[in-house]
Amino acid sequence: MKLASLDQHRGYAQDHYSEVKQDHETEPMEESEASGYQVIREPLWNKGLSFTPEQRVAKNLTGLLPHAMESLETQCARAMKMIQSRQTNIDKYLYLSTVKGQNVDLFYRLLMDNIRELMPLVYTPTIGDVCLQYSTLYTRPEALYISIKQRKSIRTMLRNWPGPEPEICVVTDGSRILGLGDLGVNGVGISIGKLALYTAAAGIHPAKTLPIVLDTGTNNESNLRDPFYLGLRQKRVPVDVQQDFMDEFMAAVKDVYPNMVVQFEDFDSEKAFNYLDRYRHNYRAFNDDIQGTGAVVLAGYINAVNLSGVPLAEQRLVFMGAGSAGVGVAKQLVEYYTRRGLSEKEARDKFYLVDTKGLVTMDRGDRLAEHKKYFARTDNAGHQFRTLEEVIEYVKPSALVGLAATFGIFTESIIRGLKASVDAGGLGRRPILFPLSNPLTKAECTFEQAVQWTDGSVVFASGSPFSSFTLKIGGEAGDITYHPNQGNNVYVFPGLGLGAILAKATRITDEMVYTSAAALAGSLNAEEVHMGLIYPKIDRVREASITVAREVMKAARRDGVSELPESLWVEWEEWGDVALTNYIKRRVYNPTSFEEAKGRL
Ligand SMILES: NC(=O)C1=CN([C@@H]2O[C@H](COP(=O)(O)OP(=O)(O)OC[C@H]3O[C@@H](n4cnc5c(N)ncnc54)[C@H](O)[C@@H]3O)[C@@H](O)[C@H]2O)C=CC1
Ligand SMILES: CC(=O)C(=O)O
Ligand SMILES: [Mg+2]
Repeated sequence: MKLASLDQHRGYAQDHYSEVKQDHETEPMEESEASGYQVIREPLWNKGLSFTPEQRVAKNLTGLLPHAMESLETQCARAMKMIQSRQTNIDKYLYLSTVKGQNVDLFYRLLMDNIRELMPLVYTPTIGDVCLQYSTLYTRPEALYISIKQRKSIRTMLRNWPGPEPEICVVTDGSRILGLGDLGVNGVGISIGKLALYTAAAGIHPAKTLPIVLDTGTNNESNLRDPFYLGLRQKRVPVDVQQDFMDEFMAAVKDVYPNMVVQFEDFDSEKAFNYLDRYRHNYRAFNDDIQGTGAVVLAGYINAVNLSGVPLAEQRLVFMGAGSAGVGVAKQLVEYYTRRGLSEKEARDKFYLVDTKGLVTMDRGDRLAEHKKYFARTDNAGHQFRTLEEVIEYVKPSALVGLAATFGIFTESIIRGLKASVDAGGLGRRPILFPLSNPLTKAECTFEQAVQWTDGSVVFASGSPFSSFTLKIGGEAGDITYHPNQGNNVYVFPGLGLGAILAKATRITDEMVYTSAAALAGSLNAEEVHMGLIYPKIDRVREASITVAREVMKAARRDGVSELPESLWVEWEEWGDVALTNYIKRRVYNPTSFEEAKGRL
């Protein structure tokens, strides 16, 4: 088909969406009724080569599968071999996506058992490349795609989602995907990736997760020119129009899936703050970039301060980037300081936020976005600090946080300036350096640079994963290997969501978010402490998520938003954390083939 006619065809499809009404009287088929290829072709039912001989007979699968019966472990080993044979990360992603589309248990066993190697494929950094090319890579739908042209049919579309009632959705409008800007409907990859981690890192059942993209157009010219672009081919609608659409969407969610937790993801900063304020009091909703990131960075900061040798009271923090993540993180840290006895003003004064125009001050002369005003400095005596170098020189910070989505912005002179200001405070002090922007192409500096330019003294966390770095010293001193941390909200949102779901929380309160940070900070094991880490190793993310979920549940109870029966809380208060942890563990998804569970394979 020529591209022009392909375009015409697209337009035709879009215009026929308005006011679609469908009836949902036909019940979907139950797994127990399915037979033959129906079973194999449904990824949630397919057990691949793990079907036992008895199951193969009972489900009319004989002859439809090779003779071999294999454990999930063997099937994972085969899949890993295939992944490792692929040359590019996108190809590896596509292979994994095929596995997910055929055998959900296999996909999640694979991801859970190889999280260090595979998380960077289903999540940042590779998911960034996938989103950039989503419309070209597209082979099958994996989400709900709700365009503003379909606003009258939102309830119908939500009901069209197959399977049981979802417990959690991740919704984006694609307007700020990672640090890659407005990707329009292509940003759906981030909703899909985050939900894969809800399952792998917290055990929420994959059938109960719902990725959503709200398509309100895009201002990304290359998307609009791309003949394969899958979204609405129009500029983004004005903010007030999207606001109405969002109100309709949230109301529809409440009608159709009243118990579902809603995670707002990667909305541009103005919408991110607005929607959080607007919906958090009446919906089970939170914003991952503001609150999830706030909590994860607070957790890392608590542990980093201990390693840094600079007392909490003496810390001064410079943030490069004053968007949803920068302001969200700074506010979470302010809460930490106030809980530690500082007044709100004393706490706020520790933070210096920098954006494209320099240090954010009240008298800078530009119209400050609403979310920046809280941190706008007034102590600059009329002087404006336009560059990060000037700010470092002025503030002499102990910590530098990057949430500016700009690669390499932490230059050698910036990092050496940070180190010098920390060194001036006394021997053995260590600078805290968090280049948190995603994906790797947006990281403010690399781990190797951070180590080299601080002579190894840095306490480091980055948004996307870096490898360990070995400094070749030679001679008797030997080589030194440094281990980075990944400061990514993946350590928080799965446990926060799981805790909210299991507590049946009617809202996600500040106390629940704060508690998730405290729980994560306290979840390091002895080996991680010994290695000087500030987050658990990524291989232990699921264990950490269970701890976070447990503490979030308790926080929901403290705040009076848990709808769980009182008798359960009484029982847990009597039996303690072990009983609550066991309750959580019994409820999480953990794919094992039937025969493995029975110990026959
Ligand atoms: N590690 C993690 O878990 C998370 C990382 N992020 C990352 O943080 C970054 C920012 O996200 P948001 O705050 O939501 O974006 P945003 O677009 O709301 O904010 C970006 C901020 O950076 C500033 N900025 C941009 N270029 C700059 C430059 N050259 N110099 C100084 N300031 C500059 C902008 O003025 C703005 O204040 C993204 O790369 C995102 O991937 C976001 C959430 C979680
Ligand atoms: C990790 C994440 O949420 C972001 O980069 O936007
Ligand atoms: Mg995000």
